[in-house]
Amino acid sequence: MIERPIIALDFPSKDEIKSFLNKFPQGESLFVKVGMEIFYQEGPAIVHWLKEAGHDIFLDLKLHDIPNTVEHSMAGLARLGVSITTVQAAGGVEMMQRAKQGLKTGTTAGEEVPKVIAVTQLTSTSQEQMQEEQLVQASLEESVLHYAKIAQQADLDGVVSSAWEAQKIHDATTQDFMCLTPGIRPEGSEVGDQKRVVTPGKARAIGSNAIVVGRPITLAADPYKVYQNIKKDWKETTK
Ligand SMILES: O=C(O)c1cc(=O)[nH]c(=O)n1[C@@H]1O[C@H](COP(=O)(O)O)[C@@H](O)[C@H]1O
Repeated sequence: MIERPIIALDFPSKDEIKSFLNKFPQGESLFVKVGMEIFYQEGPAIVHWLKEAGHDIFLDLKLHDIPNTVEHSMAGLARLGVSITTVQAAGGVEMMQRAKQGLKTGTTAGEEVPKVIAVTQLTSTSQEQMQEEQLVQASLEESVLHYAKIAQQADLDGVVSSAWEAQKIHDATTQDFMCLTPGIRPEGSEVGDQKRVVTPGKARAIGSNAIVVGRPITLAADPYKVYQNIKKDWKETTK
């Protein structure tokens, strides 16, 4: 269980991240998500900078390529000392196995190998869209559960899904298989482009092991207050 909500740092520049983090108490260690938006601008330096400031990093680059490319890319990412990385489950079992191998190869001796989890169906995807655009005939839930099973078969540490699927994922895999869930919205907040949203407390109750929250915190007038409320709802709900 990751007790701190993971904050998605979806900003276009380091300066904007800096002013956002200045709204938190000095010395507060956060679990932050570095995604494509900031990584493609600032590169590995942003990871080093956040780590030096005492934060834990979920590096979410959703790798999806041929197994050889993914393995060697993951070896490079492991050298950054992040806690969690992602691949797309649609890349297949061999690609996922090689992602894990790359992380093991790239991790410095004595350091912990970063976890790697697979994105199943994005929380912005509806069943209708999946069936029409991906030409997948299964239900959205069947697709997510299938991806979870093949991710476990590939020896990954877990999956990214909507919290709605968390309990069923644990039933289809094992209780210790991580279910990290974005698409989190506190009661009454803007849904935006997300489709399958859940409140922090409900996510915990359904079996989520970690939540990722972006805009409800990053766009708030008082991000720290919203963060604390989300953390409270998430931590105080029991399964
Ligand atoms: O892999 C992810 O983190 C991810 C997977 C997914 O299915 N849905 C999803 O929203 N995300 C990420 O989670 C974050 C959600 O941001 P907000 O919608 O602003 O809370 C974004 O950084 C997305 O890239």
